[in-house]
Amino acid sequence: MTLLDITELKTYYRADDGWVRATDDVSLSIDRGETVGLVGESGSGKTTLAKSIIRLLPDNAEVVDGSIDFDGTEVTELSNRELRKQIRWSEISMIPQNAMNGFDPVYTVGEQIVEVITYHEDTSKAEARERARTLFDDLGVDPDRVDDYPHQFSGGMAQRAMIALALALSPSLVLADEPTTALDVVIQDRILETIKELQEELNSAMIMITHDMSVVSETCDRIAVVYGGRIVEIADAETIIMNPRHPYTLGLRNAFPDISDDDQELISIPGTPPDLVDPDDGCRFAPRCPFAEEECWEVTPEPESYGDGHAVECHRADEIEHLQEEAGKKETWVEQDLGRSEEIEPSPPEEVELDD
Ligand SMILES: Nc1ncnc2c1ncn2[C@@H]1O[C@H](COP(=O)(O)OP(=O)(O)OP(=O)(O)O)[C@@H](O)[C@H]1O
Repeated sequence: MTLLDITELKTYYRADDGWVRATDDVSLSIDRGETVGLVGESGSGKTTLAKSIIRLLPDNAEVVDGSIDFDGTEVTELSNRELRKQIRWSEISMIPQNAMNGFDPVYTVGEQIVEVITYHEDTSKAEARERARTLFDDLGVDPDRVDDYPHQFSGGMAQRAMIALALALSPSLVLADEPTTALDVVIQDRILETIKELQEELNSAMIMITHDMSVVSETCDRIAVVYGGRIVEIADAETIIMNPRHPYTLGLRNAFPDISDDDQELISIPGTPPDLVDPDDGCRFAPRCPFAEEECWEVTPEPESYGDGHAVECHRADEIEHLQEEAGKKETWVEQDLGRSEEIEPSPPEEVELDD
């Protein structure tokens, strides 16, 4: 059953040189209890999408179009007060990239968790505190540490405390934004396992944001590959790992170690992510894509369905065998002048009408 249904969402940032189209026409729906990974390079718009859902965007951001339907409620139409009371933390919570910044330094971590619980539930402070202690225990943190201030926590412990806060009200959806990147590898695995266990216990859905293909492949039911503010490919995790169609997904897959293949040579995608300030028409991956043709520079690809919830935004996605074979070769990805041939005039940038 669908829990979250995002349709054609556009979230832009005001910048000195124009609008940064960080989330640009994104549609995504998530079922109850499901885990969906958002994978893509830094700056592709993953965090912006998550923050749009829970409305934790900075002041210069604006949801300019689209819909976020959460369990029958149109989130974009709620007032800030309604959103705080009805949705944030109680129904949708977020584990941010850097947990330390998520806590207020002047209160103990326990006080902050108690505050969130008692704001949403008719519970005594003593009961809320007990729940915080139990969650700490579940997450492998000494329950007495609820009386410590954030600066007394190590990075790993602060991350666990943030997970405790995010799960304290048994939300239906958890947004986990790179929940383990700041931590060392051994702790990363343990924390991911704990998040998954608790999530399954609560039957919460989760959006797991990461740039690490191996993290999503281990933890997610479905994977959405994000590039330049758009979901360029989405499918169940196995299809994305074993049978992707988008050249960017193929490139990402090459760049991550496969534990079952000792001889694998890692190949990175040359070039840099696109500038999202008023981008031109055409596929945003074209300047880095070894398979780009004229159409790719001219026409923005629409999502095409390849069955079983597999959708791909690529003009050449039909040529799966050719793409998969060529993408596995290092020479395909050697930095070369992938730029568009000079005879073609670039089309003028699309006018966007936005209120100031
Ligand atoms: N406050 C802001 N003002 C202007 N532009 C911003 C702001 N925050 C993010 N951006 C831009 O929006 C785009 C998407 O950023 P976002 O943080 O959502 O990407 P991301 O994929 O989550 O990357 P990361 O993994 O580094 O967080 C980038 O081009 C980024 O520079």
